[in-house]
Amino acid sequence: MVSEHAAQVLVASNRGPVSYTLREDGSLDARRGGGGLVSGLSAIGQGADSLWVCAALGDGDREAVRRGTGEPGVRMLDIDAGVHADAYNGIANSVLWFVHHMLYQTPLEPAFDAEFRRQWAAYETYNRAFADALAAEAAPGAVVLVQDYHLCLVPGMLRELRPDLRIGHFSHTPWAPVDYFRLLPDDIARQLLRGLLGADRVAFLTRRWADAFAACAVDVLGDGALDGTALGVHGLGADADFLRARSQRQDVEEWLVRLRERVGAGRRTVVRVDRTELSKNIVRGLLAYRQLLTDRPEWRGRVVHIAFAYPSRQDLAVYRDYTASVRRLAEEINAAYGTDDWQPVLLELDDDFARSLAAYRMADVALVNPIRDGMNLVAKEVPVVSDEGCALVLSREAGAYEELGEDAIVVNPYDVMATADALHEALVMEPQERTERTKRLAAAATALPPAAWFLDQLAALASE
Ligand SMILES: O=P(O)(O)OC[C@H]1O[C@@H](O)[C@H](O)[C@@H](O)[C@@H]1O
Repeated sequence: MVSEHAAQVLVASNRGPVSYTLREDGSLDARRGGGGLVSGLSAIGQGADSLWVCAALGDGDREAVRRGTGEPGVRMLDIDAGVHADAYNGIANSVLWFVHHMLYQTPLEPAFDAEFRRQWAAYETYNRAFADALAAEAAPGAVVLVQDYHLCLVPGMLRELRPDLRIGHFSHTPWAPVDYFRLLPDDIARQLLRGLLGADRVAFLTRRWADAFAACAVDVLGDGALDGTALGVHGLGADADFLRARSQRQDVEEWLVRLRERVGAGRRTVVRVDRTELSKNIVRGLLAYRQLLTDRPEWRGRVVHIAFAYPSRQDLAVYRDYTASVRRLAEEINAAYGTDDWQPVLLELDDDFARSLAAYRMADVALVNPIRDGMNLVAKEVPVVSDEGCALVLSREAGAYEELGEDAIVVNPYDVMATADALHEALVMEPQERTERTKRLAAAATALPPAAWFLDQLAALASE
């Protein structure tokens, strides 16, 4: 049955725009997240006609659902915690994320065994909960925008329940090339593709990922697989107005002073800001920085690597191990090269947005070297807020490369020696060239800000 307050535009994603924590006194603390979707949805006026369907992720969220104290315009689904853990950690983050980012390596090769099948059943249940909720909440002919690899089966399920809806799916990740996608069991590969192709439109951050998806669909499902589904590309850009205003606030100014003090007068900075995420390639970034100090002793004492890596998916052992190896390597570099008044690596493993913005502003070099990345917004944000221009060392495997490649120093993310050379090249770039490149990078990075990115998708869905 369709809800009496049916919505015209619906967004569905695992993580929603708000999260709750339960305070000791029993009250709930609501925190609004940032990101492209949040600002995109506010562009069409979140509220009356729009609804965001997401999963309750922790005890605070579940309590908010039980008390019915949720925000207007947001519906959290209280899916069984075990089902959610299997779908999110087991399938979405350990299988689909690994396939699309090509992260499997010995000894992490996939074994699609009985445990995988059990988790896959949870993934189906979890997707079904979203499809049912969307079917109940959508007005006749409404537009539904389903997000990411957590919810690949939703478009197909929803299409069966509500053939009247206009359904779009957007992937914020890369899409795997055919041979890698074929690691998945055949029936699962078919189910994922059929699920997505239940949408009227399937969209990606770059042409490269859209082409890879199309190739997989034809290879697995045969010619004609894409009939009836449009393919779209929308390269999410940085939100210049928000970033420029936010980066001038007092807390960022205070961090600038503190960071400058920690770096020391007259030293250059190489900055990176990431989730502690395997695909971000933080370890090879540190290895390249160490190589720079080894090969070019003239940089010792004259450069500091600021690495902010905030915690992510720590329920998974492989992420915890990765975080530990990042910490270990940074300590090794500091022990090997540091002196009484120079710490070569400033590593922080917690999240502080104001501190990150301060680092963006003062960066001489930004290091963005992911193994694979859907887009990578750090590469787009740094040039927008940089105080004096910043040279960008950018992986050719980041989606952002398609738009920023010309003015970046481009690296193969596996090539530590070439990355070390690129860091040197970036550090010695003439100030004027750096300023000019930064201007061009900022223009390209802001070509499609979040609100326009979101409205473009709605318009395309309505017209195709
Ligand atoms: O697992 P989390 O913390 O909710 O993060 C999920 C998101 O992580 C981002 O890095 C990806 O670009 C998104 O595609 C993804 O949805």
